[in-house]
Amino acid sequence: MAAKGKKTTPLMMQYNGIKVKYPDALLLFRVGDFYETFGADAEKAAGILDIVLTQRNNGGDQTALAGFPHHALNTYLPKLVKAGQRVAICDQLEDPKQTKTIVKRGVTELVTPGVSLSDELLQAKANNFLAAVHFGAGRLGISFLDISTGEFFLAEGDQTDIDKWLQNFEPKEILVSKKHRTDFKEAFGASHHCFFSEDWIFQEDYSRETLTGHFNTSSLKGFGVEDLSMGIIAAGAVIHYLKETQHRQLGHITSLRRLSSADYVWMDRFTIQNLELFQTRDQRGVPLLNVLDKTRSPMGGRLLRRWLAMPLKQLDTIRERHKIVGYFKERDSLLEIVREHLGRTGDLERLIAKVAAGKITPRETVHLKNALETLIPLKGRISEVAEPALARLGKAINPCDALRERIKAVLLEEAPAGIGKGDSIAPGFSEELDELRGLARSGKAYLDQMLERETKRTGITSLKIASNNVFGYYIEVRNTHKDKVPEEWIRKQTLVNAERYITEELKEYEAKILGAEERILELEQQLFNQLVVWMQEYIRDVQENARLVAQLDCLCGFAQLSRECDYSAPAMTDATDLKIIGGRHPVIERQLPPGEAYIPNDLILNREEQQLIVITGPNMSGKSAILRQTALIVLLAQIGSYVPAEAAILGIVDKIFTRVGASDNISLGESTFMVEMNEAASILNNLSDRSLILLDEIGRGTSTYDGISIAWAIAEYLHEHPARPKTLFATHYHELNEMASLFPRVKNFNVAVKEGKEKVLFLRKLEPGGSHHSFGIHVARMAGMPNPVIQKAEKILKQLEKSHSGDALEAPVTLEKDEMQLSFFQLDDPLLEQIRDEILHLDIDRLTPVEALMKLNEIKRLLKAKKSLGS
Ligand SMILES: Nc1ncnc2c1ncn2[C@@H]1O[C@H](COP(=O)(O)OP(=O)(O)OP(=O)(O)O)[C@@H](O)[C@H]1O
Repeated sequence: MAAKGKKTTPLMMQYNGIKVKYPDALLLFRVGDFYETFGADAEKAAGILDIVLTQRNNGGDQTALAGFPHHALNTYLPKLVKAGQRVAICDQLEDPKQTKTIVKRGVTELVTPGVSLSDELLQAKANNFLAAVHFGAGRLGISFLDISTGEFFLAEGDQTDIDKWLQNFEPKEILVSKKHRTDFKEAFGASHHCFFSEDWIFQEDYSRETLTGHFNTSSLKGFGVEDLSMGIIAAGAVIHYLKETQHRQLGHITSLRRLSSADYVWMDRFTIQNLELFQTRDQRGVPLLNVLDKTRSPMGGRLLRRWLAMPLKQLDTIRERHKIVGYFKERDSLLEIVREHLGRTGDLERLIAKVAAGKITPRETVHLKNALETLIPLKGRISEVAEPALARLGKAINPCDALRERIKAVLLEEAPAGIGKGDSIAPGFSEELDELRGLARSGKAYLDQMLERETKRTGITSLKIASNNVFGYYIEVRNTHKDKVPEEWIRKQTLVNAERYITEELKEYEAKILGAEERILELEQQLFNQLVVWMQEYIRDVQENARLVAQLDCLCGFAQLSRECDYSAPAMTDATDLKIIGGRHPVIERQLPPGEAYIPNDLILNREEQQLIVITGPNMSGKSAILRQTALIVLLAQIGSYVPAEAAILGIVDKIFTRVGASDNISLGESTFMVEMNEAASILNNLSDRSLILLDEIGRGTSTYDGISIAWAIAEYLHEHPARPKTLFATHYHELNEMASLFPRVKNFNVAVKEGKEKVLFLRKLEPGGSHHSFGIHVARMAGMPNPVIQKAEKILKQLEKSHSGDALEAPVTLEKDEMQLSFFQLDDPLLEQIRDEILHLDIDRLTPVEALMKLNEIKRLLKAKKSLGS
């Protein structure tokens, strides 16, 4: 940093020595009451934090400098981390008063987007996961850890599995080995926040050693993950990273859970996005989670997110959840009381994590105690109920009596947010502390006594005792009484009207008070630290309570939701049928303008008679709503919630696929249609007999005939597939209605509309039968398209419909020349001959509709080629 020949100051030498160890972090360097940044870090910090950038004269060299007061760390640190910075906090490791040379400094914490315990950086109702992805031979491993809660998971799988887990857990930071930097980007895109670690960290032996070392076990068998080598490598990398970032107090990471795709409903990233579970495409939209979330505690909020991302497949567990929801739903006063208690449990999980890390404050410790206290009435309310699953949950709650009592004995109820910011330790806990406090606080009375005595002794009536920073306690005598001052008083200051003196007695008194205060601080810190260490014994118990509270909170939330929004209990079965009576869309029904009611619809899907429903209807009629509400009802049921329907009998679904025909989701430079086909292909390769497939206008991304052909072929494939997956197919192509007459399990439905002369009235009712045309022109009119355009469109449509009404192949589209300038070839054109030949050779009776469409497409291509040659 310093120019040649110029001397770097000792402070900057120390800084440089530390900075080289953290080259990719922004270093906050504590100097006195400030955190300073230098050089490029200072430029970055000034930009992000909007603080002044100055120059420091570093031994004749100019170095950029930007800093902020140390007490503002909680304000500035989150801003830096949110801006994607890794921030190394370098503190003074000794008291500057105690050293004559330069004070010792070192990095005490490296805060990164995925590793944070700070409340300012965390969202109460969302986890803050750090992930690691390991690329093994043919298989990938992944691990997630939230240091703020202690939750730790691992999984293995192929690229699609890992992509799905990334989607579900939304990690804030992902560790990848340097050599797989490109692989990661190719597989999962560039939108994730990654940190590329040294390759050697991603090794099985090293990871196993790191993990067994952390858990203090001889193997990982107890966690049921022993055989997942790729996952173990990822998990080991995560723990390594925590240590590297100076997070060594990890006592709250007490277990490692295996995630298995087979346990949960499979939903890939397109499905999670299309169903708008957590986010909507449109900023103004409302995701399902927001409608669903009636939880009262942060733990409940976080668990709900996870439940929604990972719906269950085990019938028993789902039914158990429904029973608890039902129990609360029928007892509104119980529900209200329990939810009130839940609201007072605070964030048990994150508080206990802070105990492990030694970062809890006295005030938070009292909060922890109070949170545990609310568990007593909560447990009391539900332990004895007649619903066994709920009673079991209640009995498992453990209000940790000894822990609470200890905190109560050690800390004052009004303990402050930090030692030294007021009294923390309760009176009566430490005799020594009580004595010291007595001494420090009896000061006023002592001084009053002294004043009275000295006034009497000297006869000076206007004596005053006070103190200042320069020479501590003094006695002040007005000039009129100057001659009465005793000899032994030492004069310290002369003012206009008075003199100030100190005495031996005052000096002694002062030393005693100051000593007492210092010792009080020391003792408070020591006693509090002892308490925190002692509390670490209870980490597992409190974590278990947090887990139970979270579950109870989610289930009470479901009960509350079902009361507020009139949901009903679904009957869950082992069969594969779905029967929904009066189903509604949980989000749209909450967004309708006042006075407008959501129109419920019935829907039956089964593998025997009604496996694939083709839903036609005009734009905006409600096709997509029906598709999505079907998936959402299934999903809600399988996370344990009641459902927005009059009644529902639901066979367990194992995979939900939704695909929306290309709109504007072009990514990775592929054509929209290509994206659409890729997405569709992954369904066709992964479906099962319990899958639910929703296809919304598949084929829309290409020309009409291509589109129809592809849509038809996909639908036919799904129908013919031995798994017979239940499928809803919304389409504008009313041509697909023809499938119902050819395939026994394909049924046509349409969303009813009433056609007026110029307008369409949306009835939003799903009714059997196809529709004959798609009312795009009506929608164009509704959208305010100019009249001439509408009229022209109607005219063209009529022509097209006329030409398609007979045998489409014998009556190619012909429009009058003045209508559309399509007539670009002569009647004796060889191309026309070729087409005529093709058609005459067709055996119409044996031609399948798909073949016909393909043929048509081929002809179209010929015509197109001709057109481009001619133009
Ligand atoms: N059952 C219903 N009751 C009340 N309003 C509804 C219902 N279904 C849909 N809507 C309203 O109609 C709007 C359009 O519905 P949806 O997007 O499902 O239509 P669509 O037929 O899929 O349209 P497009 O073909 O243009 O994609 C919804 O945003 C909603 O406001």
